[in-house]
Amino acid sequence: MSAAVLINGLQKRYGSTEAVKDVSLTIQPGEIFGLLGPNGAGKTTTIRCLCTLTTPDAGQVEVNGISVLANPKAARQCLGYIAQEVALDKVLTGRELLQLQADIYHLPASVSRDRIEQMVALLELQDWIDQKSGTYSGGLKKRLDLALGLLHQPDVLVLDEPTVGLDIESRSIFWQFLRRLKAAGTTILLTSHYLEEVDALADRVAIIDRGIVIARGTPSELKDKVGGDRITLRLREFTPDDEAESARHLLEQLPLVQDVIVNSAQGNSLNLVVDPQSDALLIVQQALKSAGLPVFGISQSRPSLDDVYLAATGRTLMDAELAAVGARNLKAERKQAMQGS
Ligand SMILES: Nc1ncnc2c1ncn2[C@@H]1O[C@H](COP(=O)(O)OP(=O)(O)OP(=O)(O)O)[C@@H](O)[C@H]1O
Repeated sequence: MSAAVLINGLQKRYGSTEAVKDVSLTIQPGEIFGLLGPNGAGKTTTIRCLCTLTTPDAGQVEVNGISVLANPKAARQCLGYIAQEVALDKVLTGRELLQLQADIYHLPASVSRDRIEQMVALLELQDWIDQKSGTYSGGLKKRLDLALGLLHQPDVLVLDEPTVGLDIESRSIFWQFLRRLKAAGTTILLTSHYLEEVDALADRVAIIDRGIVIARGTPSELKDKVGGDRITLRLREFTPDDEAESARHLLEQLPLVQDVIVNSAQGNSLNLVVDPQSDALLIVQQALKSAGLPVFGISQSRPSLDDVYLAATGRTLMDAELAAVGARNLKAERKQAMQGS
């Protein structure tokens, strides 16, 4: 059986920017696959190439064994794409927009009527569907957008940052909906820079940084590879520099401690990497007590996907996001994207 999505050696540049340098991914039918990375990593460009919205400079891109370059029309029949920014015609009602989408995909009238009703019920749009979409809230727009992307029953659903701007409740409804689609056999590729979203939903993950895949596997495999548990320690709410430094010196001597970092951006909290043993917290607390140092708060956790990213790049995802924000000309990008470059 063909992979649901195959991307091999993908490259795409915009002028002097190498948006995608080398991305290869294989997604099996029925998987939820998470593409994780900071702003500007190349996630959107990768999925725009997959969804026939941008032509790659090099590489092989297939959906259900169909080359999106050689046979874009057939590939599009297998794909549903939900873009990052919802751009709906404000004057048309939700139902009119769904009908328009049905016409674009040449669904016969009898099929489209039933499908539209099905989508409206599934996404609980009954109260709104005959109102102009310009009156919809952000969450409703996103639901309608999902209905539009699913109307032709694609095998592969591609979502770019699906929950940006949604409140926690809408986000959890959205997660449940994606899990139901997966259970019904749909393959899902989603990009996100929310670690917990990818961790909760994805069967497998690829982390992308500056246009290159730097890690891939199940969330659990990736975390196991990083190794060690994390202990976050606050001596006081705001710990003075000298006290944080003496705690660091003390804790570094303990055999179970692999690394200690003082986080000055977080009131001099201490981040420890320790051997994953059940009494680690107790040993650290006892050492601090014997040295007469206070403990304001302490907790132990397994590594997160952020730790995976940190281990691979030496930066946290948050730092990478901040660095990327200042370096982009979003207005120019949007203009170029509209021109379909
Ligand atoms: N249409 C465009 N014109 C010029 N540069 C672009 C364009 N689209 C993307 N880029 C650049 O390519 C790089 C990758 O952008 P891309 O949007 O693929 O990243 P991303 O990981 O999806 O980030 P985000 O989540 O912010 O969309 C960035 O440096 C971006 O500035």
